[in-house]
Amino acid sequence: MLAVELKLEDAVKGIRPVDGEWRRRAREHLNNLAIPVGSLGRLLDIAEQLAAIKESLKPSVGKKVVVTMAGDHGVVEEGVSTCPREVTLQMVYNFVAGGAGINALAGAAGARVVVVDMGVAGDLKELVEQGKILSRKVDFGTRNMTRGPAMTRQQAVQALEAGIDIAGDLVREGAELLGTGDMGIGNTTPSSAVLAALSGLPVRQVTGRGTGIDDETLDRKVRVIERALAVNRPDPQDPVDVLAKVGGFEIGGIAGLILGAAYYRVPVVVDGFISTAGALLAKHIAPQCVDYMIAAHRSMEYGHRYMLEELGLQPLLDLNMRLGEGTGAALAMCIVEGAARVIREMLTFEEAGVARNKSREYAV
Ligand SMILES: Cc1cc2ncn([C@H]3O[C@H](COP(=O)(O)O)[C@@H](O)[C@H]3O)c2cc1C
Ligand SMILES: O=C(O)c1cccnc1
Repeated sequence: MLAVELKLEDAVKGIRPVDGEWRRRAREHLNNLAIPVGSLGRLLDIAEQLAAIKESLKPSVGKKVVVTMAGDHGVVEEGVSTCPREVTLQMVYNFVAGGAGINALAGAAGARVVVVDMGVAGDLKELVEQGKILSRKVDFGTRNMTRGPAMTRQQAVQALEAGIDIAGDLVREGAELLGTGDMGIGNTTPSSAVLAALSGLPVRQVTGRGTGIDDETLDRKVRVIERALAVNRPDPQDPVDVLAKVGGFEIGGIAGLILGAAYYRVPVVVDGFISTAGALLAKHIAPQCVDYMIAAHRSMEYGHRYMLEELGLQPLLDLNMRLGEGTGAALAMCIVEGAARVIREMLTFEEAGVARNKSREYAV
């Protein structure tokens, strides 16, 4: 196992909220751009956030990396997905071949894709040795959470610290904008379980069709999650307990990546349902890390809206997407790039020699 550089508790202690004074300075600058005030809408909010995170009026997000975390789930044996478990491993090969959705959309955003084996139930040594993926394998898939905890508490911490560690490595290599992604057949089941455990919302309300299950399978999925919660009784006050009992290795890795992004003061674009389950865990571990998050899109997976509400985040896109892999994050990076260019490149009224008008910000 690779040495972990930063312990979870030290990372949590080191996460600072984004500086309000920098927010104010950025907003003042944005309000002076030669446009009707506020007319670039939410791009200005993102620009303000980027400037405050980077403590600069010229924030750069040129170097973008989407981290796609892969892991398998013992609960798949309960029949909660349309797909067999093997598809997780097969999709990792597809990522490496460049033929997946994330490859296409990361290409469009100019982002690098880093694939991490967090706990795939298969041998990926060959790809690791060839340097095509990273390995932070915690185990060969989680246990079936209807029979006991999905993983031990120690494994949950290991998954979180792996994510923090990867964020650190990427930032040291120059990454300026991180994105989260997931691959793991069955992983909408633990994601709904994490949301239900942390929010107290009824399981039925937060459980959706994942890859496209039928009504009968959806009913079973709800019962499976209810059983997992009843058997394990995760403590909503203890997010690491929730991750251990009803989470997944890639979900822990994603939560860790987000905590790491906040620790290293880099913005992180959060993808869809599974990634946002990770984000919710990260928030419960270190509330300030929300300042560093940008919600990419609203997934079609029904419960996603509740996760975004719990985080207080408004997604950038709403395109009926429900793939995961980091696809929504990659696409949203194009918008974040636009926001960065607005604050970096545009001139103020004074600089451009444009007469100031009397417009004011308004909402309809
Ligand atoms: C070919 C294929 C590629 C995928 N890429 C992402 N997912 C997405 O679907 C899975 C979650 O849905 P469920 O909980 O219903 O299994 C995850 O792997 C997620 O990343 C895929 C699913 C499939 C089948
Ligand atoms: O929103 C997602 O990320 C998602 C939804 C369904 C299936 N896989 C991923």
